[in-house]
Amino acid sequence: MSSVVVAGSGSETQTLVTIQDIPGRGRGLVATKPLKAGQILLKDSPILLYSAFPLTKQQQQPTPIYCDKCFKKLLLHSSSAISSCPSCSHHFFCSPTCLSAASASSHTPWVCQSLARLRHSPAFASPESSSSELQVQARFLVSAYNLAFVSPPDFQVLLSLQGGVRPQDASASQLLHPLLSSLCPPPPVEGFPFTPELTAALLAKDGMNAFGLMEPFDPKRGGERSVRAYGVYPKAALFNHDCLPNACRFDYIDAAVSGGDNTDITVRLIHDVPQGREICLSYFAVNLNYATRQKRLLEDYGFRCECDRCKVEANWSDNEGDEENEEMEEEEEEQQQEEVEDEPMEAGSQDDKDDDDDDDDATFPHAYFFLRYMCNIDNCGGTLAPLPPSGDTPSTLLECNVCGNIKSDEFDGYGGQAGASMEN
Ligand SMILES: C[S@@+](CC[C@H](N)C(=O)[O-])C[C@H]1O[C@@H](n2cnc3c(N)ncnc32)[C@H](O)[C@@H]1O
Repeated sequence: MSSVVVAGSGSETQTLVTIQDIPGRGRGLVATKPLKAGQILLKDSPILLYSAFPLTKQQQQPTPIYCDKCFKKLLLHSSSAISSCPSCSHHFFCSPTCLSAASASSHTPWVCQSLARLRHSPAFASPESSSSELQVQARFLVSAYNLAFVSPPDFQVLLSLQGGVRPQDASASQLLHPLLSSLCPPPPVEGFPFTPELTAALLAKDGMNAFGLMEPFDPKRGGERSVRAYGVYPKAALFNHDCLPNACRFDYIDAAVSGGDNTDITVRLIHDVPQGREICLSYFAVNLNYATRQKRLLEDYGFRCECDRCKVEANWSDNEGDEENEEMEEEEEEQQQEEVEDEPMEAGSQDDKDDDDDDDDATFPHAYFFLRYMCNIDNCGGTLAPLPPSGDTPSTLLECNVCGNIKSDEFDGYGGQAGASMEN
């Protein structure tokens, strides 16, 4: 067992979670003490960050421009601080500081040259001849092999993350390894031979551990959000998945973050958690149905989810994963809303789900979670977590990790003292 140093309060650095081997799941993060709703568990910086946009232009509409270091959106001509890469016309930086940091890390001359060669490669010449996913994977590989020579310890960390080669990694490597080999072989680094096996292994680590930094939620787009950049966060990558998570992650990519980096992510607790409980995130929006969740977890992460919610939903008669089923789920949730509102606060909460054998809970134990912690803004699909407590006083405000909406906690059970009733 080892400790993970997490966000401190004031000058004190606390260790709130430890790494433990969890049977059937590899490593996981477990609470070292009772933890409070809204508590910040972890702040993490990426060891690697790369653009989620294909290398070649895919559509007619203009592609937005981002700082190639911190991925803030740039309005060219609006700031004299914006600098372009001295060697190419494709990469921009929000400030000379970002340009200079990138030149020594993520945008080395080798990266700049490699991306240019890949962009002009016949393999990526037309949208028909290559998928945008493959182009984004090529970007990742350039970033990863660059990491091997700018920071071998970080490259080692990347390789240490969980994730065996999946069929899709092997086939992507078959296409991308020869391309990199012929156009832009990485500078040799002792201990990391440039082989198709290493390329496939890197693709697997990325696929199973990277977080997407999303474009801001735009209600006009029906909730559709594209990924702006992908990042590998070495501590946050240790969180296992649960379809009813007890923590969720926030990022503030376009924010002017004081004393931190805008590409850092923060993981906050959704509700109180007792000592010894594993802390889990959901790897996707919590409102996906059973069949869709199982499919994604198997194909993308290589496991069958056996969380408490899945155990219940596996027995539902119709879980084919189609839209009709989603509508049925929504109707069922609405039907149960009134019952749940009359139930005690702990109904369906993670802390009590193991020992709760009440009939309603057995058929729909997570209705409470959806009512309290699912954002109700149209098409958002985000998860709500309380703002950090102030000392021992829990916050009565919940923040959505997708649309950023802040709302008061209507389910506090004590007329405004949110969280007071959440613990055992
Ligand atoms: C981002 S990593 C999480 C940390 C990982 N367990 C480790 O040891 O580094 C994702 C991988 O963890 C495992 N995993 C995560 N959640 C799981 C779960 N609920 N059940 C089984 N395996 C899980 C899967 O192998 C998945 O591909």
